[in-house]
Amino acid sequence: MSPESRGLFITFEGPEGAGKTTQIARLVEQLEGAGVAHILTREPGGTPLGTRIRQVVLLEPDLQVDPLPEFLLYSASRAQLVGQIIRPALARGEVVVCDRYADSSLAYQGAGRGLDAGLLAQITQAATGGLKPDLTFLLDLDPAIGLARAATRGEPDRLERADLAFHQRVRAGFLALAQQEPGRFHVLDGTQEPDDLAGQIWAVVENKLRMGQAEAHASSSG
Ligand SMILES: Nc1ncnc2c1ncn2[C@@H]1O[C@H](COP(=O)(O)OP(=O)(O)OP(=O)(O)O)[C@@H](O)[C@H]1O
Ligand SMILES: Cc1cn([C@H]2C[C@H](O)[C@@H](COP(=O)(O)O)O2)c(=O)[nH]c1=O
Repeated sequence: MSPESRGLFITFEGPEGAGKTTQIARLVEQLEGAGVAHILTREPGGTPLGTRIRQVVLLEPDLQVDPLPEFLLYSASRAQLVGQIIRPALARGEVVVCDRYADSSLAYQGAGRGLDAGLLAQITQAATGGLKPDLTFLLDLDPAIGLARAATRGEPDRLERADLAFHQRVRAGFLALAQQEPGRFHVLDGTQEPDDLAGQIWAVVENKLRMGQAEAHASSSG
């Protein structure tokens, strides 16, 4: 459980087309079935401001957006989302499921675009007030496979148009982050069958929820 609240903060990360949306929908079904209060949100987006930023940063592919302003736009969306949606939900004791969060900036704008890691860390700290996920599922796969999957959805967005070498750096960036924080990250092979992935993800989440209940029980009876 989140140390500063009673809720649980779960993020999904990975390269394009890794299967995040598919697995998030499956997790939400499980949470609903188990009667667990939860919200689903995403980055960039999740608030009226974030939705507008998403439009600018992703859906206007011919607009020039340099690496630093790109990162600042994602960070602005994140700051609004954390303050308006995520922290209040965690304070209510809910599970927050978020499709991408700050690790995406470290992978895409850091490893992918080459922005300085110290600068990213400083601005991310300001945007999030230091709020980190309790659990992060990294759906890992060869970006060529993910981009081919994503291509079946129609016109590529601005990031999907970047070259394969960029997406390979992004993937390597995610894997390096996972190595740095093995307690938070669960790295799953995104080429597995959707049912198998959903089973593995629910096993981790269910266990975390049980541990949280046990902790709450211990502190209320102690
Ligand atoms: N495990 C899987 N095996 C094969 N295909 C999959 C799997 N999971 C999802 N897909 C398919 O791949 C495509 C992308 O999946 P999805 O939208 O869930 O990925 P995503 O990580 O949310 O993508 P993006 O980050 O690009 O939005 C969809 O057509 C989906 O049906
Ligand atoms: C949060 C965040 C996202 N991105 C990129 C990654 C993807 O290309 C898009 C989001 O699209 P999705 O279909 O919702 O996955 O934005 C990024 O570059 N930096 C970030 O911080």
